[in-house]
Amino acid sequence: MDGIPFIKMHGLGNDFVIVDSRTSPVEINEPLAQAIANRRTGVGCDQLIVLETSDKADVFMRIWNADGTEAGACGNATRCVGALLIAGARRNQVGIETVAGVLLASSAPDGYITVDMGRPRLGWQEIPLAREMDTVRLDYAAAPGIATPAAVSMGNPHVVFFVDDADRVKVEALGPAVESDPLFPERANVSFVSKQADGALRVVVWERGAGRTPACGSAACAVVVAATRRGLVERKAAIWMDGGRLDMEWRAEDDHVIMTGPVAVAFSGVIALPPRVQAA
Ligand SMILES: N[C@@H](CCC[C@H](N)C(=O)O)C(=O)O
Repeated sequence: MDGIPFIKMHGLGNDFVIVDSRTSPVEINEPLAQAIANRRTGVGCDQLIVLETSDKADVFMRIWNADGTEAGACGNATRCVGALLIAGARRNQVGIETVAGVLLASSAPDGYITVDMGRPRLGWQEIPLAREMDTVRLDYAAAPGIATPAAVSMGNPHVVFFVDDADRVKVEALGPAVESDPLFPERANVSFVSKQADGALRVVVWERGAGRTPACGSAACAVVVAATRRGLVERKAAIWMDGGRLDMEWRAEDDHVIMTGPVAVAFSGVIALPPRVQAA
């Protein structure tokens, strides 16, 4: 068949074009990833997900951001791919290998999917920095008072700011500024977090390589860890992003971060490739 068959899925509106390279081999490169992710001239997505064979798990999942860069982790896509594999394998649990390691996805009540996202890596030393430092001060004229974020890696780098009201942060200005701060040579995903009266956490996310997204699973992981360490929650949190709710736990027994939430299939199709970005 000419073109690339795909399925479009999302977790809370964080959307993915999923291509199964095991059955339809495809070589993705930066311009092709950008072309597929383009919301006007392509299918449109926050991340392009390519499934490959794995000798450690049911599948290997490669993650391409909308800007054509590769990422080490994607929590929502892991839940989507988990749902696909569980449906196909008629099992309750599957293993998904990523560049950051093997993650287990299992079915939860109401069609939700739970993923064990593994152990976070904490502190600024875990996020590649342009220079050595113990604590980080980021001073942005547009946002005085949010100078001391937390750093968490979930296999990808996250910077977490705690603020009075996440909905009042000028995310479109501040997000790209922090993402591309010279302090982070590999750039960073950026979350703004405030605690609500009911104890839940409101989180607004600016994703590295994708911009503002309605939800980000690995950011939710980083947030529950950072909020626990700052004494805002006790290892569990309902996290409300623009697209809805994720239930998070930073499990005491093994320090793994557990994420549960909904997934959905939007549509499927075949990408007809324009000559300029023909796959090899
Ligand atoms: N949407 C994802 C995160 C995707 C990768 C991220 N933008 C990065 O570059 O690290 C999620 O649900 O975790």
